[in-house]
Amino acid sequence: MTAQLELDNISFEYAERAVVNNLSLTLADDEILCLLGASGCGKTTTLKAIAGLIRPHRGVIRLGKEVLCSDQHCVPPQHRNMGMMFQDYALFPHLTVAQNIAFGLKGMSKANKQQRVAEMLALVHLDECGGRYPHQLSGGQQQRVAIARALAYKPSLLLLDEPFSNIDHQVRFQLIADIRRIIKDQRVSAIFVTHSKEEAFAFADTLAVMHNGQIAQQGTAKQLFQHPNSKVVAEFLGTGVYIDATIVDADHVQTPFGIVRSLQPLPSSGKGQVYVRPHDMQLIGDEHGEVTLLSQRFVGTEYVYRVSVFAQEVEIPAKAEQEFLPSQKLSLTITPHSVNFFAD
Ligand SMILES: Nc1ncnc2c1ncn2[C@@H]1O[C@H](COP(=O)(O)OP(=O)(O)OP(=O)(O)O)[C@@H](O)[C@H]1O
Repeated sequence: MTAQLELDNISFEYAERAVVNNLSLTLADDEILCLLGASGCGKTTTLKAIAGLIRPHRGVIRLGKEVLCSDQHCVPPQHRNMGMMFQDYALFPHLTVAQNIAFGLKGMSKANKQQRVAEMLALVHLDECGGRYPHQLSGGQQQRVAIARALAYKPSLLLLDEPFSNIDHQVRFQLIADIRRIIKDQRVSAIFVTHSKEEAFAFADTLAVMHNGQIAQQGTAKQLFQHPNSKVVAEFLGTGVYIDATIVDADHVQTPFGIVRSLQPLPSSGKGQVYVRPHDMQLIGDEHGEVTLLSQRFVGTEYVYRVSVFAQEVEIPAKAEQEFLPSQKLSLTITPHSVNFFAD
């Protein structure tokens, strides 16, 4: 069983510019958590603080009962028992795959080392590749060697910084599934950094959306998608449009497109906006409609219409048999969904 990680109000500044700002985060045993956020929001800096590569200027980091970092002391990276994997995999080019995996195995007999390397090669399905050099492997195979090396010495925690960004899109999601299985089989906790919500949904158990050096919200993908606590989180998890709305009762809001039923309870009253995602909207022809068709694409099974709704642009899928004309006026029907309501 691996230990729980806790970041308690950590802050870090580069040249007095706050990059991580009173950030708190918890990671449960065997959990894969994704730090997700736009470029420059402080994800890598947070990962470096966990790894011990930088020291936070304030705050405490704990791994299980051990304090890794506080005002008083800071455990150096080599004593944190964490495995790391970065975007370029950082394999040693002059070492074979087996030697790369064995690299971090200190204080073991030769026979035990060989056994552990063989176990790791089998785990990542590269049994036949131990004698090859990194340049003789595909990008995906190199990535699996990197994960084998990071896991070989049984770390308490695995830190992965954009590990899939160099992988071809066509094989990326198969690899994500493979590596998730390997990490789960080994019962290791992991923190994974990405700016891709698709990767986060596929790889992580929980997501922590970062914004301006803080965690905006932490939870499962479904919790964050259905109950975003802010517009930042709602927008980060998917496109949509804001439509003025007034709460009618706990299950309904009034919008310019009619009354919309919410599948989750709403606040008791209020005026504000609902954030409606494309799959909850349907287009209908309506010469008095408030929606203007801007362009359309046929993508095989359906059309994707780019429309303007109250000066916001959004792409809405529609069945192939439902065809609209360029510049046609349209209206929307909004299907019952877990309405995201933001009060004024
Ligand atoms: N060594 C450094 N010196 C000064 N500023 C830095 C340094 N490293 C990072 N920064 C700045 O700190 C901020 C956060 O950087 P960080 O790498 O943590 O972001 P990120 O969320 O991981 O971004 P990305 O997704 O682009 O990798 C950025 O504005 C970046 O320019």
